[in-house]
Amino acid sequence: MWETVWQKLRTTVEIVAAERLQRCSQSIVAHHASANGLYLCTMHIRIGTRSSRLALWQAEYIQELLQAGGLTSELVLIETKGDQILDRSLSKIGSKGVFTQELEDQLRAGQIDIAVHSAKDLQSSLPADLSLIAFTERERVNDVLVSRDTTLSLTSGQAFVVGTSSTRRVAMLKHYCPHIKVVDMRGNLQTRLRKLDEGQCDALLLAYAGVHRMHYDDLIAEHLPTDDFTPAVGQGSVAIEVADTLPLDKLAAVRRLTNHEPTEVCVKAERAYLRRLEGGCSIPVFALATHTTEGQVSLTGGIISLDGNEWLRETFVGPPAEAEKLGHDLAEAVLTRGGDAMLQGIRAAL
Ligand SMILES: NCc1[nH]cc(CCC(=O)O)c1CC(=O)O
Repeated sequence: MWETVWQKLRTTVEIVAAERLQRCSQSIVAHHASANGLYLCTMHIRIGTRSSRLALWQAEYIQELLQAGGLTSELVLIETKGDQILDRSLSKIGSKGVFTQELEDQLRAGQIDIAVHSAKDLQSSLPADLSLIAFTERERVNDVLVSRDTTLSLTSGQAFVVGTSSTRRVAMLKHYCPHIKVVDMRGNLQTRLRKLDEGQCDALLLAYAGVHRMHYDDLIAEHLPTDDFTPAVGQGSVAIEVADTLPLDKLAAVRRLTNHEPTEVCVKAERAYLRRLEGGCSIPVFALATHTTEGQVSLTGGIISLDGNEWLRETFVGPPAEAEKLGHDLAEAVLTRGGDAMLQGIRAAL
């Protein structure tokens, strides 16, 4: 529904925003001319974010993109349930909005203009009064093995202990690396690294994007191929969420300065897949869309059982304009080829 409304509004909004910008620059010039002191005519954006270091990196990245376009902004730090509860695995807390609910409450209350999230952490369907208006250019999407011993390799056949809390990564490790022992490891990146140093595991399995953004590249022992370790939906992109009460000129300006259209197309295809499966971030489903050299979008995704034994993976290719249909078609194929039964088994076990 939002999509059609957005399409209709888009042109109007951009014209309004352009006119407003023009008026601003004229008035700045006028004030300079009359030497009446500086007349400030910038749009100010209140950015809601969690306060983990990775979340702050993301929010500051958005801040830089806005600043480059002449907008001022401030960060509003918000704690979520996912930040507070660290002693239970995410699949037990329930994935629904565990890292997002408090931010969404403040969007609705008008306390913040935008909420910044890892696209990966977002539920597949949002409430009707909220929407995602931008996805930033994607970082490399693959997972990496992180350790103080960078000679470690998952393919060496050597047995060691890997910490991860993601059901997708656990299942994939069981499938591809049965010689590896997997232990549950929650907490933000810094907490996990501390646990690694305390000896709770020999290595961690993490998204390259987060590791790189936190400057831990030196600890990368191995880059995992996306053909095997297909990433989670949205991995590597930062998403901006707003409430439908946000003034349209702000919406248009933020989107224009932060959205990366090729990434948006890919993440929308992936999210359409996830939505049809009604999967949250605790279900071991995966999908990755890329642009082909022929200008098409290729979407590969599937589902893996918690023990890693059963596994479905399909690829659909189509035009960028039909990205969401691709996601939907992929989901239908996966569901009818046995995914439905697998999902039921997974939901019952979690
Ligand atoms: N679930 C936590 C989370 N959310 C986003 C990232 C990494 C950065 C990204 O993919 O945008 C991570 C950590 C991880 O999976 O290693």
